[in-house]
Amino acid sequence: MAETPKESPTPAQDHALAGLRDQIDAVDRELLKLLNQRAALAQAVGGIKKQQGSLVFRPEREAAVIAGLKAHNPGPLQSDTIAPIWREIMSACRALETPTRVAYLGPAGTFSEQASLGFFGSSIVRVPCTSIDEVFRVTSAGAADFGVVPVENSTEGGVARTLDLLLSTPLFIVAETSLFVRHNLLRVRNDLAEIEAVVAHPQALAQCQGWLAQHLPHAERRPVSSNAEGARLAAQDAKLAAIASDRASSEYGLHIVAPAIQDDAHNRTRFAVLTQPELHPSPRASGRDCTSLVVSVLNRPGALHDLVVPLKTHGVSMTRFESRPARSGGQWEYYFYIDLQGHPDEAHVARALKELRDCCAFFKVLGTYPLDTH
Ligand SMILES: O=C(O)C(=O)C[C@]1(C(=O)O)C=C[C@@H](O)C=C1
Repeated sequence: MAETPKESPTPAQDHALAGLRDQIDAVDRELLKLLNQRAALAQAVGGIKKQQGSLVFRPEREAAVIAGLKAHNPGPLQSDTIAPIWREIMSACRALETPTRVAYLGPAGTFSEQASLGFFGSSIVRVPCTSIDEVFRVTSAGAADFGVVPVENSTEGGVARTLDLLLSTPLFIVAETSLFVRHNLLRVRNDLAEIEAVVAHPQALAQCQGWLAQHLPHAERRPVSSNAEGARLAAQDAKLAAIASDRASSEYGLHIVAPAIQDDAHNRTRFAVLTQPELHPSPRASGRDCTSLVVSVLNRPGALHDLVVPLKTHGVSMTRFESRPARSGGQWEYYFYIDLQGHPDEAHVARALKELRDCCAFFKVLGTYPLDTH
């Protein structure tokens, strides 16, 4: 219900309001002029890049622009709002230089779509795919310039399919972005009665298992290719409930029967931005970078210990360490996915990487890229 005003506005207040709005209009016109000036400069940069045959998208430059503005933000705008505003501005500027085609796990309304738009801004060509495999295929084939795939979730850990494909395809990571993931129970009806099955991506089912066990213990859990696909199915069948985003509820016209049902209130998913190495060289050092590797070691005593020695020797922090079975015929061998802080252009990181490579049976750099600026 709308709040009734306590007192009717006085003529003096109305006058003040009109004056302030006039000033906002004037500032907006000035902003528009400045934004167009910025866009013309980006176009000029684009012209030079074309002559040089170099790339338009520079994640390390975009990260530096946002970090610089956050550091100099005089307020009252909150620093958290700087990144989304400037990502949109840079998205519009980038689109003047060249269209950016971005592949992600669709259909409309997925968290992957939200992550893609949050990172690249909305001035992109969207390439929704039906599976993580398809995102890799489309990006490898050059039908998209970039692919955005989920890598890990703060509740459920690594996304196995992404990790396996990172190992076996030549695509590499040029950026990362993360998203707060709020899952809702969505349905045509606005209650919990007579739900036969909950349809969602296996990761979402796992991230909400505590809530589901408590509130829908007898409903079947039915995995589907994406949460948005689950929402699409639930829109056609009242016996189904989906687990999906706020965006999916409006996209498919479903009620939010229960909001925020994820077991961890701070549930986040980290996404990798992938591209073809021949087309896009590794981003240069930004000062706040991550280097992702996958390695394997021979099955001998102390092999795992040897892996961390070069990092300790050269003062390089390891921010992630995760194993996946190597599928080597039941031999209990593993690939280790490692994230390091720093960029190979930094001498201490280069030395650590060289020594690390020397003690591995298999060693692959998955990418080196600026840390998330959100
Ligand atoms: O500085 C550049 O290289 C630009 O093309 C400009 C710009 C920007 O709008 O600031 C746009 C695209 C790049 O990804 C980085 C920055």
